[in-house]
Amino acid sequence: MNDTLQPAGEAAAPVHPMVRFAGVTKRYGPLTVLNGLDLAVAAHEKVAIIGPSGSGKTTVLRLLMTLEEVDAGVIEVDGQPLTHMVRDGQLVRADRAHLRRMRGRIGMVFQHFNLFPHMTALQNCMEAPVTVLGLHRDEARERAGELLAMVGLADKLDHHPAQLSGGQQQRVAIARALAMRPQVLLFDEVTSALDPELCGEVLSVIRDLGRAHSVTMLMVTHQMGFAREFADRVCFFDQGRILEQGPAEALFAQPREARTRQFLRAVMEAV
Ligand SMILES: Nc1ncnc2c1ncn2[C@@H]1O[C@H](COP(=O)(O)OP(=O)(O)OP(=O)(O)O)[C@@H](O)[C@H]1O
Repeated sequence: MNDTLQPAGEAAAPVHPMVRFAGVTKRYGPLTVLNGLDLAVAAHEKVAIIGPSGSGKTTVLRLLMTLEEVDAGVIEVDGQPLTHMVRDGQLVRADRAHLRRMRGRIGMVFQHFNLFPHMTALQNCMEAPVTVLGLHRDEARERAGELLAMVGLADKLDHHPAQLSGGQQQRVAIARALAMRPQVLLFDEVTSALDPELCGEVLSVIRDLGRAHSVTMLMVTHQMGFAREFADRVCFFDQGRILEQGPAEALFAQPREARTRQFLRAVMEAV
């Protein structure tokens, strides 16, 4: 007898990706930015999205944050449609409560930090847990303090963004995203706005996070070295589709497509 079988009468746990894009098309006027994109990301997987400028990488993250709407196709998070819900057997546009719940599952760290300038590091990390999740202020303060300590800023809780370096501000932004306890964390070129010597501290925080947390991560990056080391899988985007994808080591060592090889060569030469 196969003892891995489910006991009789007990339903098997549903197996679905944490994030799924199915046939997603996104247009801005006449410009088709995503062209029937299919992408499935497993729970706890770390995926790096690379590719030329304008290939639709950031649009993938913005759609997940519901900052944009798809023109065709479906996006699901943890098996549920992101912007729609099933009512009376019909798929209808989600109401505000559903959207709020789904948004709470996803956190994003932006290229330009987007911290509130008038708030301290601690207040920046407490704001959404209190106002969106309804967490008690004491609990939010404790959570924020722990996360800021985790990103190495235990001594900067009362500093305002203007008193922090770019790298420190980006670490506050990472702690702030984590304070919402998201299932999925999105990183959009998080080191692009930093001086090169400050990139390392931010990447090191993300590296530690990847080891310590089970959160699913999608990262748009131009840092090929980091993508190679950090990601379980790398997706190469070209013209709104995934042209090639695979385990980081394999994709960088032996890209299959001529376009991928050309892109990687150009990026390496620019370093
Ligand atoms: N709100 C918008 N309105 C019109 N065009 C847009 C909008 N947002 C993005 N685009 C265009 O869509 C295309 C894809 O943008 P996106 O930011 O997803 O690309 P990307 O691959 O992330 O590029 P990059 O590496 O330069 O950031 C680009 O040509 C961009 O100019």
